Amino acid sequence: MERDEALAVVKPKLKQERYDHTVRVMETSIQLAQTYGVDEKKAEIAAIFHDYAKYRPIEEMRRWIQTTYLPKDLLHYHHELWHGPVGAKLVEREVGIHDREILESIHYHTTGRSHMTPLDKVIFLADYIEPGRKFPGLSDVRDAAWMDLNHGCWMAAKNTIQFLMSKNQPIYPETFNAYNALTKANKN
Ligand SMILES: Nc1ncnc2c1ncn2[C@@H]1O[C@H](COP(=O)(O)OP(=O)(O)O)[C@@H](O)[C@H]1O
Repeated sequence: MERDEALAVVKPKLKQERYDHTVRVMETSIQLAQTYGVDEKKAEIAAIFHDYAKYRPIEEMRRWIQTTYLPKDLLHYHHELWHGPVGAKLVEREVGIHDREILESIHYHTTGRSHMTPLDKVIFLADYIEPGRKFPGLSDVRDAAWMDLNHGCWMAAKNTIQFLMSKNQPIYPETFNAYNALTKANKN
């Protein structure tokens, strides 16, 4: 699917600010893909569709999780975490994208997972560092992102865990799995 066609599919599904974020994630993903030898076209498409389900009604997302093979443990965590997995399902069914690598990177873009693929890492990190983001500690993650893909993802996972813990929030375990796997991959 061409970029303009993909953006035209996604645009009516998102609010303007979320669409603008999507375009920035796309640009950042392509740059990361170029830097680390990841398929640029897959990065472009995955980034364009990563927030496809962001504005689906909560009850609809709950039904998709209940009635398909999506992980049921998601239901015990905040519904903010549902749009990735549900988005992967909907992008397959409604848009007709069947590439497993693209769908998995959409699925795991918020939480990460153990054994992330290079494409997973590009989308996860681009979503975290795109130029419109403002998180504590972000400038260090941005610096790392362009030096070492694993280290950048490790810092993003670590920051997310620390942020959620500082707010006494529950943490979906895939982010710990990502953190642990990336710790082993860290050369430092
Ligand atoms: N493992 C996790 N457990 C619980 N919440 C998480 C986890 N990972 C990320 N989050 C939170 O989920 C929310 C949604 O993240 P994200 O998809 O990046 O949304 P947005 O693009 O709106 O920031 C964020 O508030 C983030 O802190």
